Amino acid sequence: MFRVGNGFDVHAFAENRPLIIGGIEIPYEKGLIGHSDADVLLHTVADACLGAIGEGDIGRHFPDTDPNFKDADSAKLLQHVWKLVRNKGYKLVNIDCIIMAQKPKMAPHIEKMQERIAELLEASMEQVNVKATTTERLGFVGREEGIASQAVVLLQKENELL
Ligand SMILES: Nc1ccn([C@@H]2O[C@H](COP(=O)(O)O)[C@@H](O)[C@H]2O)c(=O)n1
Ligand SMILES: C[C@@]1(CO)OP(=O)(O)OP(=O)(O)OC[C@H]1O
Repeated sequence: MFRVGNGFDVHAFAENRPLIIGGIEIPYEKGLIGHSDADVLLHTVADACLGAIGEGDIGRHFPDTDPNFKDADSAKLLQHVWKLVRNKGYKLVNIDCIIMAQKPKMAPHIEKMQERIAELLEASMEQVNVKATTTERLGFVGREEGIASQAVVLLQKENELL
């Protein structure tokens, strides 16, 4: 049995915040704001995984009104989500993600993000693809007001052959 899920998230830029994307801190003049560390990519991955197993979204599991999740490490939130996936007997087939950012350049950091996501999803690098695009200066991303990301994940029941 295969299950597919998709995720989408947006976070606004703010001064005096670290820029954490895909579990990696990227040197930049500003970061993203959120209740947690605002890792837009890991939130997207978590939402895609929750969608694939029919478990709603990260807002339901980690409410932004709960002080326990203030400045939370999104890698820990994703680890919790991945445990739910594993408990339902699924493993990763592959995940494909896109980061929409006018700036900064993501290319030098993509490999590290893929490595970290693979580690969090107990998978190999070949199962994880991360890419980036500008929006050609259009919209909120193009105006450098924030960063968006999107992901599609495919899971498979562990004990079933392809
Ligand atoms: N923040 C970004 C945006 C894009 N890239 C890389 O540049 C390529 C061209 O971007 P376009 O928006 O003109 O399609 C894109 O394919 C990425 O490889 C990036 O590294 N960081
Ligand atoms: C992760 C959570 C919880 O700390 O907070 P944020 O960092 O604001 O992220 P968001 O993607 O808006 O929604 C999920 C939240 O509940």
